[in-house]
Amino acid sequence: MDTPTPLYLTRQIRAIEAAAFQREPSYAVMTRAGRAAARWLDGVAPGGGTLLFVAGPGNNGGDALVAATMLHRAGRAVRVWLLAPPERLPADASQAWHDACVAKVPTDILPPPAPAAGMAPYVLPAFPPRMSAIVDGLLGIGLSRAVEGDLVTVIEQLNHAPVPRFALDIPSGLQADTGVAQQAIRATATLTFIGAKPGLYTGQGRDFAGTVSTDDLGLPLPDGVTAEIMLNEPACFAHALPARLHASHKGSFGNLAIIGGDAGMCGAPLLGARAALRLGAGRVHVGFLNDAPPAFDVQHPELMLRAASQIDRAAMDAIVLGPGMGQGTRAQPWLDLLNAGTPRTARHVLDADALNLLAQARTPPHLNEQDVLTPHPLEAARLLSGNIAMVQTDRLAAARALSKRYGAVSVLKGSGTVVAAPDGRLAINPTGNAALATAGTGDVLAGMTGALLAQGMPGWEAALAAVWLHGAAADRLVAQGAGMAGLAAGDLACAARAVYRELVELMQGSPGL
Ligand SMILES: NC(=O)C1=CN([C@@H]2O[C@H](COP(=O)(O)OP(=O)(O)OC[C@H]3O[C@@H](n4cnc5c(N)ncnc54)[C@H](O)[C@@H]3O)[C@@H](O)[C@H]2O)[C@@H](O)CC1
Ligand SMILES: [K+]
Repeated sequence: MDTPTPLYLTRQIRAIEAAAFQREPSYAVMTRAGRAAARWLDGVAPGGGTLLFVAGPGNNGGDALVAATMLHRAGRAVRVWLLAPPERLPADASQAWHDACVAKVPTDILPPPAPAAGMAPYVLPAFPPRMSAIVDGLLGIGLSRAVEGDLVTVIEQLNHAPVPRFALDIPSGLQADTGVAQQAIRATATLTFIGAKPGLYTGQGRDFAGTVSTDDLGLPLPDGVTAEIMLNEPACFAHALPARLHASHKGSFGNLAIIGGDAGMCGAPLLGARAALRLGAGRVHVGFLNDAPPAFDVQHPELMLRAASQIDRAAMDAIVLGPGMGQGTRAQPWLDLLNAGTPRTARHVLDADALNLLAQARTPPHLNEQDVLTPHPLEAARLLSGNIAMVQTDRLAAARALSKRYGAVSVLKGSGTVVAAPDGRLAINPTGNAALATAGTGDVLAGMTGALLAQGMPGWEAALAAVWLHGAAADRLVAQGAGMAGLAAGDLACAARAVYRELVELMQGSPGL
C-alpha cells in the first residue's frame, strides 16, 4: 500500500523552492515545472485544436510560457495571451517570455486587468478559432487575497468558454492553504507542482480543481520541512483496521450503543445503528430517549432497541451520542455523564445535538483522544463560539482548534472533510461527493465511527477510516447510477461494507500489512 500523500502549505512550498534555488538557478526549476506541464498537457488536453495559454503577472504565468514554448516546438498549435506588461514580469517569467518570443510562439499582450474594477467591464478578445482547451497560468500560490477588479470578469469569461480548462499549480483564484475562493478558474484538471496543497481538496477546492495530479519536480524535502497535513488514504489507517480471526465471537467485536431518537426522531439512531452493523460491530444497541421506543427494527432485527435509561453504560465499548437526540432534559444527563470524576470505559462519538449541548456546557466534559466529535460547519461554529464564515475561511485551523479545545479527535464535515487530532495531526478526506448532502448521512457516519471504535480502533484511525469509507461508499453508489440526487442515507451502509471488504482483501494481498 502506498504511503499517504502529504499536503503542503504555501510557506512550506516556498521553503522547498528556496532550498532548490540554493542548488540551481530558479529558472531551471521553472523549466522543470514548464516541462512537467507540457508533458501533462500533451496527455490530457484534446488535440486537433489550439491550446490557449493565459499567462498572468507572476511566475505562474512563467510556467505557462515555458510549457507553451515546449509544446509549440513540439508542433502543437498554441497561442499565449499575456495579461501583464512584459517589462513588469518577475525575472523568471520575464526569461520565459523572452524564450517564447525567440521561439516565435504566437502571442498577444492584453491590457493588464486593473486591481479595482474599471468603469467598463473588461472584455477579452475573441477566442482563437478551433480553440480546444484553455491552460490557466494566471495566478498560482502568489495569490494573497480574493481576486478582485477586472480579473474577476476575466476569470468569468474564461469559465464560460465551451472547452476544458487545465490549471497549472492551482486554479487561479483558489487559495492554496484554505480552499477558499470567491471567483476562480473552474478547471477540468489541475497539475500541481512540488507538492499537493490542502486548498485543492477542501472547501471549494474540489469544485474548482477537477482531477488533481502532482509533479514534485524532483525537489527533495529540505531539513525543517515536514508534512503536517495528510490526504486521508487507506495507508493512513489500514494498519489499525480490526482483524477478524477465525476463533472469534460477537463479543470480540465490541458493544456499541447509539443514544438519541427523541420523539419524532427515531430514524436517526437507527440509520447509525444499521451502518454500525455493516461495519462489523459485534452487538449494536439503540437507546431511545422518547417514551415509546420501537420494539424492534423491521429491517434489522439484529439491533437491540430499548429506552436509553435501560442501556448498560458500563458494558459498552463505544457510545454514539446525538443522532435525533434533541436538546431536551432527557439528553443533557448523557453529556453530564462525561464529566470528570464519572468513571467510564466507553469511547464516545458526539454528533448533532450532543455537539450543540457540548457547545452550551458551562464546564466542558472530559474527553480524550479516543473520543470523536463529528460537527458540520454550523455545529463547529457553535463549539468555537464563532460563525460559519470563520470556520469555512480556514477549515484546517477550525478543526485543529476544536481538537485542541475539547481534547478529542474532531471531524469537520463538508466538502473535503478535515480530521484533526489533539496532538496537531491533520488530514483531509478526498472521498465522497455531493450526493452526501442529504439528511441522515451524518447519522450513518457517526454509527460507522462508533462501530470502528467499538472494535478497538484508536480514535484517530477510527475517524479516518469511517470518513474515508463513508465517502468511498457514496462514490461507488454514484458510479453505479444512484444519485447524485436521490441517494438515501440508508443506501450507504451496504456500499460501505463492500468497500471495506475490498480494502481488507487489498491489505491481505499487500506485503507490508
Ligand atoms: N522559479 C520559480 O519562480 C517557480 C515558480 N513556480 C510557479 O510560480 C508560482 C508562484 O509565483 P508568484 O509568486 O510569482 O505568484 P503568482 O504567479 O501566483 O502571482 C503573483 C501575481 O499575482 C498578483 N496577485 C496576488 N494576489 C492577487 C489578487 N488577489 N488579485 C489579483 N492579483 C493578485 C500579484 O500582485 C503578482 O503580480 C507558483 O504557483 C508556480 O506556478 C513554480 O513553478 C516553481 C518554480
Ligand atoms: K493557475
